[in-house]
Amino acid sequence: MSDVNNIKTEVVVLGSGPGGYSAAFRAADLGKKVVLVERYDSIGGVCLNVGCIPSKALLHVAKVINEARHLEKDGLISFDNLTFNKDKILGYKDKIVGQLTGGLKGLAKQRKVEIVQGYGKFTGANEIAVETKDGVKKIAFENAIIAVGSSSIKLPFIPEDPRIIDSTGALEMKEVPKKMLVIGGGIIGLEMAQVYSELGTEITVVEFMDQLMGAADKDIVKPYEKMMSKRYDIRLETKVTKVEAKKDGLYVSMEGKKAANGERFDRILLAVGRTPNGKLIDAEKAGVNVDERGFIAVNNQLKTNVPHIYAIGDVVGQPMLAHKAVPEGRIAAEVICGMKHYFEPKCIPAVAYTDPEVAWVGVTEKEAKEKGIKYDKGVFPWAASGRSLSIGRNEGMTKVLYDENHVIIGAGIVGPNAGELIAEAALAIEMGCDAEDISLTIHPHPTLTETLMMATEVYEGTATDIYAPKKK
Ligand SMILES: NC(=O)c1ccc[n+]([C@@H]2O[C@H](COP(=O)([O-])OP(=O)(O)OC[C@H]3O[C@@H](n4cnc5c(N)ncnc54)[C@H](O)[C@@H]3O)[C@@H](O)[C@H]2O)c1
Repeated sequence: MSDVNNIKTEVVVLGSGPGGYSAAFRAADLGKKVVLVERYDSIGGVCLNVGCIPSKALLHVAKVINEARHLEKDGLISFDNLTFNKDKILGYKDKIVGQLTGGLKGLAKQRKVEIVQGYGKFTGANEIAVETKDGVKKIAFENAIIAVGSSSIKLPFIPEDPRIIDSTGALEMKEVPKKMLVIGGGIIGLEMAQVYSELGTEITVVEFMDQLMGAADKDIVKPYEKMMSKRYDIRLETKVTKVEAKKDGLYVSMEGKKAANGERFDRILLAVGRTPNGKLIDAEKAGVNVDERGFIAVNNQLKTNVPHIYAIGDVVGQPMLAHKAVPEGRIAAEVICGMKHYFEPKCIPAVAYTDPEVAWVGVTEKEAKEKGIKYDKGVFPWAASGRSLSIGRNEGMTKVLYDENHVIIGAGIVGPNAGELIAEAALAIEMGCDAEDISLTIHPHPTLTETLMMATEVYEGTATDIYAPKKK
């Protein structure tokens, strides 16, 4: 390919996911000339195009169907036959993605951030070469921010077959299969299981750990697991060992507690985690260290071992979450622009947007036990929340952990909107709030936000909405 249109820039950002575009926009707002390199047609990365946003659009539809079914089951409403239009649902999802990615293009234009579309790799410590459709474009840069994200992990024994999909394939929803096996009981597998299940797919989840959503405390996951086990065949402490793709289906063998031999499925969703893309960009040509797994180590200013090259997001380590990548991206841009900023959050919340949602932040009980952190807790069951009952749900629970000085160090919530509610706990941890800061804050009634206040009251022994006398 011929060399065309080589460019010089102060900052190049490789990858346009939430971390990448935030870094690019922040650097541009601070006066830098910025080039944003993205391999796909549309900017926004996995999150906007094939991840967080499209999955939430589908989950919204799934939730409405679920709620309608609940009300129908209780005889409050009735309809002859609840039907759905798959193409319209996909259209709804694609419209939202289009609005957001189109909006981003506009924001880039307003800031004069140049977007170069193509696959970028380092050719030296101050140059990236991008394979564009018009040839190789060389970008000479003063500073680079690597924001290349991660990819779905593949299992070596699983054959290439269009019926075996990852999260991207699941969102394309080419069809609604009759029987789907989800390998991996993490957030991706369980969110997509929710969507397919509402549309009528029979779901089996195989997870080799002894609980779903392994990072969360078991008691927080339990209410979700209990509800879902009525709908899914959940097989914990079990792993898939063999998949055979035959004309009439995918035949799966497993090992462990609930193993099967040669069980037939129509589709398999592989959701066993994500692996960083650090090895795919010739970072070594720039002198940047990439570890065996593809992670790039950075300091608390997001600098790699090469001082003018930064890395952010999934490629620098766990948790692989957009809301971690965004502040990292902004800080990298600010440091490049001479600001003394550091990425040192006290906590990063995690949310599974299933129904019920499961969310946690800060120290979990299992982590506290492992690390010998002394703690106590307050737990409020949503069966005592008027708001929860009024939306027809009682399975939820809010738990708050406190250290010896009554300072909040962690929280876990399960129930509708847990993902929204967890933000209050994140703020409390970040601000160093103690129990009284929460329990004396007047929360609006009736709301689910009260459950955080009430869990704190349970801890203090001041609760009046349930009987929870103070421990002597
Ligand atoms: N809502 C969100 O914030 C959101 C949504 C999607 C993805 N993500 C992030 O994306 C990343 C990837 O998510 P994920 O759900 O794919 O990964 P994950 O690591 O969270 O879960 C994968 C699960 O698969 C299990 N597993 C691995 N190999 C297995 C095997 N052979 N048989 C059975 N089980 C097996 C693991 O024990 C684990 O529980 C995570 O960091 C996640 O936090 C977040």
